[in-house]
Amino acid sequence: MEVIRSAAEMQKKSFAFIRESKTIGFVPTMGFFHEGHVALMEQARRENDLVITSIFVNPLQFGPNEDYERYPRNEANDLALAADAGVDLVFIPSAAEMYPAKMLISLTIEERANVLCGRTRPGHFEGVLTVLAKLFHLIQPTKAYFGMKDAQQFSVVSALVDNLNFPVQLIAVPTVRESDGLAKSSRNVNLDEKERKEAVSLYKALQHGRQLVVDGEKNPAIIVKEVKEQIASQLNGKMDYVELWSYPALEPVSVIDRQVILAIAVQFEKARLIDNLVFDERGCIGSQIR
Ligand SMILES: Nc1ncnc2c1ncn2[C@@H]1O[C@H](COP(=O)(O)OP(=O)(O)OP(=O)(O)O)[C@@H](O)[C@H]1O
Ligand SMILES: CC(C)(CO)[C@@H](O)C(=O)[O-]
Ligand code: BAL
Repeated sequence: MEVIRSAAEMQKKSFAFIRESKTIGFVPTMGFFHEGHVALMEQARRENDLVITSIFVNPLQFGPNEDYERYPRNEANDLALAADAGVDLVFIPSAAEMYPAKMLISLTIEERANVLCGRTRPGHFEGVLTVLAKLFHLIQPTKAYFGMKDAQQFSVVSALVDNLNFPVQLIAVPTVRESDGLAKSSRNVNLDEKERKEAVSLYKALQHGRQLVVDGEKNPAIIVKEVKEQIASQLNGKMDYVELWSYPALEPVSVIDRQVILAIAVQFEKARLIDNLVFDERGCIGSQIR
């Protein structure tokens, strides 16, 4: 497995792969790998000639009071896990390599980023879009793999690819969970023992919300209220949001008559966790993501 740290070298390599008619599966990440990342890499391995993953904790997508400095990092372990998953090349640029001293260009998005994490993390999705536009240019992927744990990110990146005609196919991979249901996340290491026990209530509350729909409830306000009550009764972490929107457009719904996302964010002492379920008007888990 090769490691490249220079952007120019990465792009040269990608163009060489394209000239050889190789298909490239790309898994963009911020590192500190767990089974969620590995699931993306393994799917990319099955579906492409070459698999490239990037490790880059992108400063542009962190707000001034967020956890950029505290974000967990472990390059040696990441390289071992990537090699095991069959990755061919890992791109690990520095911030200086990715961004010139003065960035004159950035990307913005009108809709889809004004709700959920976009509302509580102003500038976050602009940072995600800008770094992905750069990474797509450097890596020239045939397919790019994203986890549904970050479902809003998938919706926003879909708009990027559609609106700006990036020649890449986006693949959504289901959320990988711990045995008790907690979504795997690099930030889980920043939970203390008590918080880790409480954190399972995010998924339990989402399941409760979905069950209400299965049982015939179609009023989003009632579902959100019940989910909020369940979360409040089970954890001390600060509830950031519980919201329900259409998916993938992320528009308001007055009655659940189409595919929706029920999503939760909770701020613990040192970690902000998110989770979601995407399901249709009968409560069936989403299969048609784009
Ligand atoms: N549990 C998971 N199941 C499937 N995909 C996941 C999971 N966790 C992360 N991913 C995906 O892996 C890719 C890289 O994510 P990232 O490196 O930010 O990891 P992360 O665990 O989401 O970290 P954090 O939530 O702490 O920011 C993203 O597409 C993300 O959606
Ligand atoms: C897609 C991404 C690698 C962009 O920095 C990041 O937002 C992530 O890890 O989900
Ligand atoms: N996977 C989400 C990236 C972030 O929280 O910045």
